[in-house]
Amino acid sequence: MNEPLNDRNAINTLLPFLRPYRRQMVFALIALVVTAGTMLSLGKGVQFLIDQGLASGSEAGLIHALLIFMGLVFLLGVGSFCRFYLVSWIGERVVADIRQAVFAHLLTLSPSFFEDNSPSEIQSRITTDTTLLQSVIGSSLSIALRSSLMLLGGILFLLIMHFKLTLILLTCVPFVIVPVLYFGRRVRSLSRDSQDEIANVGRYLSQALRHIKVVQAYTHEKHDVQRFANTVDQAFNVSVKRIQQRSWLTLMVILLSMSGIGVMLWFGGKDVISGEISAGDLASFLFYSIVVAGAVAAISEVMGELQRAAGATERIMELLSARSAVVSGSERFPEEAMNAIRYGEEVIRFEQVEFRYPSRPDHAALKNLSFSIKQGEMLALVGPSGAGKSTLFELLLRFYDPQQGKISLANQNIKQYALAELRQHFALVPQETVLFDQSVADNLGYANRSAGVEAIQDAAEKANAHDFITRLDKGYDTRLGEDGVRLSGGQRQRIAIARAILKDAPILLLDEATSALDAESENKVQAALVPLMKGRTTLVIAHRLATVLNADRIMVMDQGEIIAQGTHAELLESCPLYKRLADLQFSQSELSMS
Ligand SMILES: Nc1ncnc2c1ncn2[C@@H]1O[C@H](COP(=O)(O)OP(=O)(O)OP(=O)(O)O)[C@@H](O)[C@H]1O
Repeated sequence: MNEPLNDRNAINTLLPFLRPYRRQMVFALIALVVTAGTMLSLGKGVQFLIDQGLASGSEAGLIHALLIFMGLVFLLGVGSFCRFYLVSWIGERVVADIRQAVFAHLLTLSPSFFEDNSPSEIQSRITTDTTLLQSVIGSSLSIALRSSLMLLGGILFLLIMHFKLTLILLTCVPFVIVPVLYFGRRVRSLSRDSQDEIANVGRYLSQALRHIKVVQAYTHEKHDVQRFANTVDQAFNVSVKRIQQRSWLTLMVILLSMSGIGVMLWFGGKDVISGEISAGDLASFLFYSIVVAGAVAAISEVMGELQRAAGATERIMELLSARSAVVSGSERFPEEAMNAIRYGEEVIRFEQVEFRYPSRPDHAALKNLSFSIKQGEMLALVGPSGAGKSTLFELLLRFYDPQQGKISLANQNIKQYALAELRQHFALVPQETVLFDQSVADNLGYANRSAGVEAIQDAAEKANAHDFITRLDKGYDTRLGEDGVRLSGGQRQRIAIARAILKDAPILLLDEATSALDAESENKVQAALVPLMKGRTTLVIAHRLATVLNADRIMVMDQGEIIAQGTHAELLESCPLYKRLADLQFSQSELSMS
């Protein structure tokens, strides 16, 4: 990932997300100040209630004092309502905005980014880290601010009321804070361990459930139950340690803070007895002491949260600041130039292309590759596994850029075009059809979001998919499970072909599935390809004899280089590697057919 951000940078990058909600923040701040102020005045209210209400002996005095007290309580209630609502709203809103921004940014990054950064790690950043950030913006920050106000205000009131008692109280503070910080730190580090353990539980669970068929086929259930139980127990053990520390923390805080208050009460009580201060004075002093102690405890508790949030912000902002290895060009695609290329004229050209995957810089996946493709031509790519056939597609789609050489489309370097417009000209049928957990219609419409129901059905019919789709429970509305588990291999391929038909792009990139289909499925897939290829320039990674026989030209690749070109018959004669591949890949019966 890019260079790490420091704390200030993390906050600076967060600011643009907070800025749109300045108005809400100002209101939240007002509510915060009002509630802190009211809470502090409440102490005076207690004093008033005792000295004017109770001690005066008059019922009217009591009612008067109570009314003031209730007024303050009402203000505190309304203020707290506004503060809680506004601050939580800001937290939720900002995090929602960050999630959207991160997702939108991630989709612009080239695939090489996801080779270095695993999607599950990124997923955890978008979910866990943003949740932490939300709890901080939506609560901890407001607790820290409110507690700081209360702490300062409380100490000020105490000092004004009784200097000597305040000094006694303040001497007790370190005795409370030190254990709070000590145990607090241990609790925090154990909470992190506990989170990691919970993540392990989740990982184990999702793996077992995702691959349930493998689990059951190997009758691995008992073993899995045992291993899962161990994982869960490990998480439990870490949690118990955390709970123990937390319990100690609670015990210490109660004992120490209440002892401090006891000491203060002893001195204060003596002053009341000697008549130096009133009972109301002592009660309100007690009130402010509790306020101050509460504020100190709250601040020490949320400080850790704030630190963790700074880390989380950094991790999220790293995602936002990651730059794509592939930079979109700025030129619009010249449709006229594309349309002006007549049948049989050159449309794609590779010139001296050399490419190494960023993760394997010492290995050239493509070397010195030069060839061109004509408009309307069907070019079949054949070669052993690892020859570089799929890589060629990836360069055309600009998932990666070659380190040397040039790729042109319609006589211009593909780097000059805006990425989205360039990719609009290609329809890719990958070897493995990717299906999303949505309805069949949604899965087909993936290729063209503006396509209506009729266009979708029309494409499915052309791809020989309509019949099997209508036989599904809810036809086009049937939801395909994750990874399309409810469809057979041949059916999935026909969905992919229908998608490509719907995209209606001038150039077709077809990576034939290697998995063997039964003869009937194979025929259906082949028949589906006919309308798709018609009138289009087609590059096909060929694994089937029918495909190479239909191709205008076959290009044989090996170790990133083109080693021969020609027709099937020519290559059988001239290229020993092709002959060997043909013998292996296409069954003998098929060969004899040829
Ligand atoms: N993402 C990647 N990172 C690093 N190396 C890669 C990556 N993808 C492919 N390669 C390597 O690049 C070379 C060409 O791979 P490519 O997938 O293009 O071959 P292929 O001819 O399509 O093979 P197959 O028919 O098995 O799909 C291989 O050596 C492969 O190991």
